[in-house]
Amino acid sequence: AHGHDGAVATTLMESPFTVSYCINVMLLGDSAVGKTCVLVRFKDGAFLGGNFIATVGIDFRNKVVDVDNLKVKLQIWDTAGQERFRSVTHAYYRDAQALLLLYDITNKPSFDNIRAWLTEIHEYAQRDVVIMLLGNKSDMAAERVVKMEDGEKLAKEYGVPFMETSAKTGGNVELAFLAIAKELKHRATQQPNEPKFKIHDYIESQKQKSGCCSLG
Ligand SMILES: Nc1nc2c(ncn2[C@@H]2O[C@H](COP(=O)(O)OP(=O)(O)OP(=O)(O)O)[C@@H](O)[C@H]2O)c(=O)[nH]1
Repeated sequence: AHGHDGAVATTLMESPFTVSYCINVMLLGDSAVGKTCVLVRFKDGAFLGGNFIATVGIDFRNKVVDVDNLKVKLQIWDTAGQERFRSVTHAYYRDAQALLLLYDITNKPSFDNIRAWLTEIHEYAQRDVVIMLLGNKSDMAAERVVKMEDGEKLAKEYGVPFMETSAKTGGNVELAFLAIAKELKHRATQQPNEPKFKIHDYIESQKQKSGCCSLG
């Protein structure tokens, strides 16, 4: 139950106690920035160290989270960053309600390519898609080549939320997915008199400035 003519989130089930929503989230960014690792950290609470195995085409994992006492199912699509898989992944963009766009803070080209990723997103994704920029591998302070301020500046230019994450320590990983879930759940259930959910404010109030600690 997804896609649904571009609806923000699809109601799966209603009972007096629970309403559940299904949200499609896609992970994008250059190869080796850590998309699979961020997803595995969120899903299983573990870090995939060791040899790098590039994703082939596209893969997905589900996770159910609680948002204001409602169950929200995130269906998360992990795409291959390698150029040769681009035509495969483009086909999935329009089914995504949210996109997590990653770069690696120790890899300058992966940051420089973010503008090209955003151009692709504007070409293939839904107009109202929620985009979040993530600077991953924040635990690798000694190898850092992209300043946190540069990530913040770029995100501001495009009007998208930003945070640095670490799949290794878990820093901000859960927050990134939870903020997306909250935003889309609010969009789906918004009452006329209800104040709008402010994703930027929420993230600023919750985020950890370094990848030093896990949210648990
Ligand atoms: N130190 C550190 N290493 C990381 C982090 N995230 C990923 N890595 C490492 O970076 C490499 C690439 O991670 P992946 O998650 O496979 O990268 P990807 O973006 O999914 O790559 P593609 O599938 O080719 O698009 C692996 O060797 C990981 O162990 C992180 O937050 N910190």
